[in-house]
Amino acid sequence: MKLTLNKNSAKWMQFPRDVLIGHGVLEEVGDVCRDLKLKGNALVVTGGTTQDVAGRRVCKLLEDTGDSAEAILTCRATMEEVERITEKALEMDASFLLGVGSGRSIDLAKLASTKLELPFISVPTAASHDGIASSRASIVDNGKNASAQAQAPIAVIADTEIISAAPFRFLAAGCGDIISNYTAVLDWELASRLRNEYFGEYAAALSRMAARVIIENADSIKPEHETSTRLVLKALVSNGVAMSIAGSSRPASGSEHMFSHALDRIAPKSALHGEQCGVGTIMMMYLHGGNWQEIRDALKKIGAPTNAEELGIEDKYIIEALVQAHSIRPDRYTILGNGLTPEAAEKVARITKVIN
Ligand SMILES: NC(=O)C1=CN([C@@H]2O[C@H](COP(=O)(O)OP(=O)(O)OC[C@H]3O[C@@H](n4cnc5c(N)ncnc54)[C@H](OP(=O)(O)O)[C@@H]3O)[C@@H](O)[C@H]2O)C=CC1
Ligand SMILES: O=C(CO)COP(=O)(O)O
Ligand SMILES: [Zn+2]
Repeated sequence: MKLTLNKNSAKWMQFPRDVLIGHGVLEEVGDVCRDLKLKGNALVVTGGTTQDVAGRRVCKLLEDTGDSAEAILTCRATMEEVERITEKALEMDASFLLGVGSGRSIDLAKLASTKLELPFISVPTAASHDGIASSRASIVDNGKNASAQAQAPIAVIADTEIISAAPFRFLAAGCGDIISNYTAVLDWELASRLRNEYFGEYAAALSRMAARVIIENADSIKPEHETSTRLVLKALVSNGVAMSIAGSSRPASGSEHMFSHALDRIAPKSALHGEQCGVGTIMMMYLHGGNWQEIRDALKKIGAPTNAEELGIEDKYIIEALVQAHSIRPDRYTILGNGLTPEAAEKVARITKVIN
């Protein structure tokens, strides 16, 4: 059966088969492969830092259980990198791939494995984004950010010991990515009313629930706290499920994500995806006429950025990203409509205290 068949259809829902979240679960990578009947040559797609955090260990564990494993280091989430990984997998006759590390490594392994029609295991080293279990990949293609349909990982191995030891900034960013579901769903509802776009009640309810759980637990999300990490990871996995049910990233990506994608293009040095989405959610909730203060308060409690200074991005890029955001994905209707004027963009950023 070809995994590339019909995946854009909302009728075709693909989910991970094994999901392991807990202390020390990395050690079970060999058992997971056995459970899923994966054997042979494994290509471990990892990063410069994350190879030390988990990439090398994964190679060793696979070799201990009789597989052969090679690592390839990633540097940018581009189509050229997908090609390079694909070529390496063909050259070594890989029978499955693992994405070990950040969102970039996971997305690259996801796309390359989809292209190769090989299974793929997601091994996040940070809980910074909801791509860990999703069937979507964000990639730069021809200089533009694109959200591509891909296969879902066949398994997710999220070791809370490793992920809790990562800089807290990553976990806080993951919370921003989940909280952004609120405005993503509002945008989706709007598109359904104004454009008669398909709206998936179930995926939307799941998405809202994940955001609510994070907001309600904002006080207890703390550094080096495995209980916090587990909660956030479950919400991130749930977001992946919501996107698979919807057949698109609609339940988890709306105007706030378009703002973040625009910042990635415009700002000389962007912040983490989830951090930017969190700040975007504050402003888009204001545009929706909703309780933007609740979003801001929750992000503050968690310790995620709520303004330009905390993102490390100059005010002028925030305004420019707001103005350009609607054009990032013209087929996705949101509260941004045909776009904000520079004056309106500055006003929303000032009122919500994103800029001073
Ligand atoms: N597919 C989807 O549905 C989604 C995809 N995304 C995409 O994912 C990416 C964002 O992912 P994100 O992880 O936030 O950022 P990056 O992929 O940019 O990774 C940020 C950095 O974190 C480092 N890192 C990861 N884990 C650790 C750790 N335990 N200790 C120390 N450093 C660590 C990485 O090191 P190293 O250099 O080793 O990689 C990397 O340099 C974007 O490309 C975004 O578009 C985001 C949301 C959803
Ligand atoms: O980041 C995502 C969901 O949180 C994926 O969304 P995009 O479709 O905007 O890449
Ligand atoms: Zn996101």
